[in-house]
Order: sequence, then C-alpha cells, then structure tokens
Amino acid sequence: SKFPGPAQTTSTTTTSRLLRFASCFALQYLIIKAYRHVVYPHFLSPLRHLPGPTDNYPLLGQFPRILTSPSPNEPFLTWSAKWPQSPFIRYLSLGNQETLLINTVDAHKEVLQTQCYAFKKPDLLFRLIGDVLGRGLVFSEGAEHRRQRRILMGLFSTPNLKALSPVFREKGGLMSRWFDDNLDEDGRGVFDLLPCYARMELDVVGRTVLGVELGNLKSADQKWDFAACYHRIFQPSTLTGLITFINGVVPIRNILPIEANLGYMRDVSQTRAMVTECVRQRMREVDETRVHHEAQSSGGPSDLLTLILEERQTFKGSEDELTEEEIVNQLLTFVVAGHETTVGTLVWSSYVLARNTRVQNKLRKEILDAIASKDGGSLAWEDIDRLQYLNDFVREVLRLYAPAVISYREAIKDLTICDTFVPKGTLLHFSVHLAGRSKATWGDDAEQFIPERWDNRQGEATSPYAFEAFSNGPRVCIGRGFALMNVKMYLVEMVRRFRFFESPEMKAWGDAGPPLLNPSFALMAKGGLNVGIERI
Ligand code: HEM
Repeated sequence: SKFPGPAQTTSTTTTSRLLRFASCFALQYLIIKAYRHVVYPHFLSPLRHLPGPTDNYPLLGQFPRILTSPSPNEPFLTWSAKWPQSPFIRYLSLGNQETLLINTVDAHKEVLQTQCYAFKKPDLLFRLIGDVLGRGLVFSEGAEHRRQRRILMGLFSTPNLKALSPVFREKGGLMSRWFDDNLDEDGRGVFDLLPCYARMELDVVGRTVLGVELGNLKSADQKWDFAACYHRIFQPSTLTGLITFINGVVPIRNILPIEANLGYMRDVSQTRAMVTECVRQRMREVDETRVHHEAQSSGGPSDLLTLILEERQTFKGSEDELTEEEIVNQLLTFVVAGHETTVGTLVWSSYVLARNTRVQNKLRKEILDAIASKDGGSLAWEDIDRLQYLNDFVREVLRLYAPAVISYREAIKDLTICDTFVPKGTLLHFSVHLAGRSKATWGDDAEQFIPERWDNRQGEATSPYAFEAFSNGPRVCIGRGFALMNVKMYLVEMVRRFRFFESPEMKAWGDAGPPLLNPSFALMAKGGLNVGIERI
C-alpha cells in the first residue's frame, strides 16, 4: 500500500519526537553557551570595566595572541606596563573565559597571602599534570593543604637540608668533571646546558628525595625504566603534548584510545608504581633498623623519603599519619616541582654569567676569597650561605628568569580584593615575572641584570611580594631552601673552576636574548641554550 501502516506511523512519530527533543536540547545548549561565552563577559560581568585589552578575537579573546607571542611572558608584560597601577588586568581567553592578571604588589599580597585560602588551583591545572603528582602539596586545598604543610614543613629544616648537602656537592663535582673531560685541547667547549643539567638534577632529586639513583630505578619486572618514563612524560611528542593540552580544557584522557595517549597513561602508572615500590622497600628498612635522622645528619646524607617515614612513626594512629599513596604523591611532587625549576635556574644562571663578564669576575673573586680564607679548603654550606654577592646574584637571576612562568587560582567564593569585586569562579593568572620585571616596583632599569640592586632596594622593591619566583604566603614554595642550597653549591663549584663565555648563538641573539618556548609553563630557550665553558 502507498499509505503507512500503524507500525510505520508509530516509528515516524517517535523519530520526529526524538528530533524535536534533540533540537530543543541543542537550542537550549546554544542559548546557555551564548549567554556564558558572549552575553555575560561582554555585557553583564562586574569585571568588564576593569582595564585590559579589548582587541579580542571572536570567542577566542586574546588566546591567539598569547599562543603566538614570542615569549610566554608576552603580552602580559606589555599590558602590565600599560596599566601599572591597576591591581588586576582583565583579559578574555579561550571561549571568552574572563581572566584576571594579578598585577600590583598589593594584589599579589592579597591573593597569595591574606586571602590565600579563598582560592584553589583550577581543575585545568590538575588535568594537565595531576595524574602524575596526585593530590600532594601542589594540588591539595584548604584544610587538607594545611594538614599536609604541617606534616611536611619540618622536612626542609636547616639540619635536614645540611644532611642533604653532600649530595649537592657530589653531583656538582661530577658535573664539573664531566665538563672538564669534554673540553677541547685548548680547555674550551660549547654545550647545550639543558640536557646536561637535566641529567645531573635527575640524579640530585633521585638521591635527595628518594634515596636512589633514578638512572638505575627500574620496575619490578625490569621492563620499565624511571628516567625513560619521566623523559617521555615531560618531553612528550607533539601529539601527546596536544592531548595533554586539550585534556586541560576538556577531560579526554580516560576516553581516548590512541597510542599517544595510552602510552602516556602507561608511563604515568609505571612511574607511580616504581616510586610506590621504593616507598614499600624503604618502609621495611626503616621498620627494621629504626634509624633516626639525628643520627644520620651527623653520619652522612639522608633523603626526604627516609625522613618522611621516620616522622610518620611519631604520627602513627593520628590524623597526621600519611598513607602510602599520600607519600608517593608528595615524593613525585617534590621530584617534579624541584627538577624542572632547578634545571631552569642553573641554565639561566650560566647564560647570565656568560653575558656579564663584570658580574662573573666579581662573583668569582668573592668565591676565591672565601676559599683563600679557608687556606684553600673546601667551603662548607655555612660559608657558602654567607656569600653576599652570590646571594644577590641568584636572587637577580630568579627576579628576571624565574623558571616557573605561570600559575592560576580560582576564587571559591565572592570576595573583594584591592577594592575590586571578584565573583566566585573567577580565574586569576599568577605571572611570576610580572612582579620581578615591573618598572613601577624595580625602577626604569628593571630589565637590566644588576645583582647590586638587592643591597639598595627602596619603596615597593623592599616588599616580599615584589619577588614572586617562589611565590609567597601559605603556599610559598616548600623547597625554596633546598633549591637555593642546590643552586649555590653548584655555582660555587663551577665558577671557581670555569669561565663562562658567549657562544656564537648568544652573540647573534645579542640583548634580545634567545627565542623562547611558547606556550610553556617554564621559561625555556627554544631549541636549547648553548653556552661556552673554559677551564681556568
Ligand atoms: C629554583 C627552584 C624552584 C622554584 C623557582 C620554585 C618555584 C615555585 C613556585 C613559584 C611555587 C608556587 C606555585 C603556585 O602556587 O602555583 C612553588 C610551589 C612548590 N614548590 Fe617550588 N620551586 C623550586 C624548587 C622546588 C623544589 C626543589 C621543591 C621540592 C624539593 C619544590 C617543591 C614545591 C612544592 C611542593 C610546591 C607547592 C607548595 C604548596 O602549594 O604548598 N620546589 N615552587
């Protein structure tokens, strides 16, 4: 028959109902999205009158500009210079996401110190790197963060750090011998320092955090190698990096069945399994021997894992007893938070030395004078810690070349900061370099490398919030003392033995400096940073 029978009519009706439902759903979705991404940010948001760039791309805001800028600090530094007195600068990002750039010293103080716990790290940060770190110090919030900080603070005490210092000395010595062995017959060479320092620092964090040589750490079945997994996770292929980036915006990690993603997930789970095995083995050793770190600090190097396990015995049964998973989270957090940042600081220190002969000579003189005052003997950590110019030098490197570039916060409630109403859910952009490079704070020579400025600071530059390389407040970097000891001991070893000089690439870059990797969470030269090293 030409006419539909009862069954066909029912199925046509069902199809058309489904279609109607789907189009209603799609329309509603579009209306909500249009409201959220167009109407609200442009016409309703209480933040829309704040200073900030307005030359936005449709729906993408400033995102294309940020992605294609020559450095991960641009265009934020430009905006900051344009509106130096504004506590916050508002910009739109992907999907017209409103973001407040923390700009002034006062705004840094309010967000990082006074109102620290009114903010959390946004989910996008956790999705970028949280599967490796877990909810350790970096990703814990509120009361849980206070608890973890309370338990872990003592780990980084001066006596504990001093017990770690022989490892910094030993690994720095090995690195300087490696350079020495690889110089040409005139005692000169040019090296891409990033891979050299990355290798050394993996050894350093292995020994100081886990008490093992990470180069030798393997899975129980010997099939997986820690260093290789770590390398693949943090130097991913373009596709794996792209997946991680997309996962930050839309969670796709657990549903994408392609090898670039599955391989990443295997590396993460193997890395965590290898560290878990380390923890279990050390638990057995600590339970058996009951060594206590007071004894170890006088007798030889210790490591943070052993210290955590010994402390744990005193917290047994209380809410401060860390579980095995929590310990693994903290250890991986220390390894990751400590490795890239210290490597970056060493690379930029070497670059700056090569570019500033005056600074290099002055630093070397301070070190050699101190050694001479010890009748040529080696400097203990206390001696190194007293070197004023070294201290100024390292702070100046971190003011201008802080390795951690970007972090974010999200307001967990409505609040008012520096007379600005910040609604719950607002994303805040914490750019470490904005504080360090601000002319309003550091004067017209803010862009120049002048270690002496640290002894003549005035006005806002004396505020702790003018220097954000390690952040500030309750979430200040817990590894600050650890990192400074590591960096200073290494520099003493290298500067006394070698002269740093400009490589041909550095000469070609001139004052503009090397091209930088962007987008990137770390300040890194694109394509490596070759620096000359010459035996003295
Ligand atoms: C020069 C080297 C280092 C620099 C420049 C640096 C910088 C920073 C910065 C800027 C933050 C704050 C991030 C944020 O709040 O979003 C931070 C946090 C942190 N850093 Fe470091 N860091 C360095 C070395 C280390 C080392 C060696 C360790 C561990 C051994 C470490 C462990 C941590 C941890 C656990 C946090 C989170 C603290 C918390 O939220 O309570 N860092 N670091």
